[in-house]
Amino acid sequence: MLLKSRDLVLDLNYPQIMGILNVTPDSFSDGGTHNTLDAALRHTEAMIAAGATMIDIGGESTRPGAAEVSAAEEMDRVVPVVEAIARRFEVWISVDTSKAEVIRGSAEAGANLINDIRSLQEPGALDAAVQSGLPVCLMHMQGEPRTMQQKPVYSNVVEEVDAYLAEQIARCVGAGIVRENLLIDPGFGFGKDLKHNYQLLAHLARFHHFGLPLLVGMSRKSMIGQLLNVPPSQRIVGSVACAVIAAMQGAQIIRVHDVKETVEAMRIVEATLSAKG
Ligand SMILES: Nc1nc2[nH]c(SCC(=O)O)nc2c(=O)[nH]1
Repeated sequence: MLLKSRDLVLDLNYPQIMGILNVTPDSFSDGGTHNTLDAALRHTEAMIAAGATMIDIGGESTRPGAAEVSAAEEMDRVVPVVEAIARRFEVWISVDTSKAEVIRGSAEAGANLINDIRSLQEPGALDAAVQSGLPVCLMHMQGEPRTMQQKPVYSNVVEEVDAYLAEQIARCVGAGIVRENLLIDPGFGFGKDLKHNYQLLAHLARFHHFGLPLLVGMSRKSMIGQLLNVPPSQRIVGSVACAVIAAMQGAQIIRVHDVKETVEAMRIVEATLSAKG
């Protein structure tokens, strides 16, 4: 399976690592240390050197309780970074946004992928995505970041996430997005409790029936913290374990903070999967 965007091609027969670049002042894991352009470029360079083939730029923290960000503010944080990375590096630039203006501005600035945790539900977002012609990652979330973790309830989380993704795929194809340009993501931690997250991880291979690239993001999340009782900076081993479990089930893109460690683990996964014949 290959994914194309502009002049870049991603070989999804091997797990690809998407490095997280938070450009928010309150980002939970790196404490907003990358909120200057130079720092963002240095971090990007380091993640590429460590083996990341995609960089996910996020200008709005989605931590429960995080402050709302205006479109103008998110544009100011994200678009200059997209431009600077597009000019300097040959890497897939993913933008983690829900806002139509940021989708448009990022596409104009050279982004390769739209990564929207709200699956293009915000006003104008679907239209902006269609017009950009860029690949789009659709992700399941129950509720909104502000309230999603208060009381997540499902009769069957795997079935309900699957049905939601089917709905969103149909909605995007109906609006004119080429189906081959869609990626799907079960949305770990977005309106899920510990049990829900591990049910999704245990049954992850089930989502391959869509025939679309599967992107997962578990890096340093509370599904690890609640088991190990450690702060985000001490969740690398747990994050790598989650990445290995996902990649062994065929997840094609793994969104992580700790690129070097995860890339090394993917080498072990690749050796094992290719030995399956
Ligand atoms: N596609 C996708 N995008 C994301 N953006 C975030 S932000 C929260 C955090 O990194 O803890 N998580 C995800 C994820 O799981 N999937």
